Amino acid sequence: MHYDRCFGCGELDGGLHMRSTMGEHALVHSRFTVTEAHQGAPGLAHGGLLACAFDEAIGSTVGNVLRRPSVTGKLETDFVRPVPVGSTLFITAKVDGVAGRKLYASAEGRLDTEDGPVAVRARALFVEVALEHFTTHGAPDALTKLKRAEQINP
Ligand SMILES: CCCCCCCCCCCC(=O)SCCNC(=O)CCNC(=O)[C@H](O)C(C)(C)COP(=O)(O)OP(=O)(O)OC[C@H]1O[C@@H](n2cnc3c(N)ncnc32)[C@H](O)[C@@H]1OP(=O)(O)O
Repeated sequence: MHYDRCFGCGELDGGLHMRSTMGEHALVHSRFTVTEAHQGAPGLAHGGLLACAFDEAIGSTVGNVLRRPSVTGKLETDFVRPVPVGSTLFITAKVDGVAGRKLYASAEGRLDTEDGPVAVRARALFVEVALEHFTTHGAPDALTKLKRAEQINP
């Protein structure tokens, strides 16, 4: 968790409550369990919420692997298999490259087990920002609220 009121990883009622774990080879593993609150079609996950889960998983990866403050500039998703309510996506993400302030990363989500069928793939461009990005555009006390801000190299 990087912020306890983050929709992706925080403790908010109705949030995604995701957690990420650093694995071998700088791969970051996250899980997202689809509940009734995440539906689009009856019994199926809403694609926008799946995109949100991947934004969180990839953002956590970029943050924890590179330790640079950054925000999502672009997020692309491929929805390749329906994701039913009650299923868990096992998401594995990695940093693909760095070009100046541009931080590229990608992820894939497998259904119900680590080696289940791939249901969603995503690629993202994160853009490195100064820490002032968060205080200027967000809350003035944003840096004290970010639990892990001290771990980010400005
Ligand atoms: C331990 C911690 C855990 C931390 C765990 C954290 C998990 C959090 C997960 C959720 C993350 C989010 O939702 S973040 C919230 C959603 N995102 C945002 O609010 C971002 C809003 N957008 C912005 O603030 C801005 O547009 C920026 C910062 C992205 C870029 O503005 P800028 O600083 O003026 O820089 P700019 O020159 O425009 O762009 C820099 C370079 O990136 C390229 N670029 C920028 N946007 C794009 C784009 N959409 N598509 C292609 N390329 C782009 C530009 O062409 C340029 O390339 P070149 O000319 O250099 O080649």
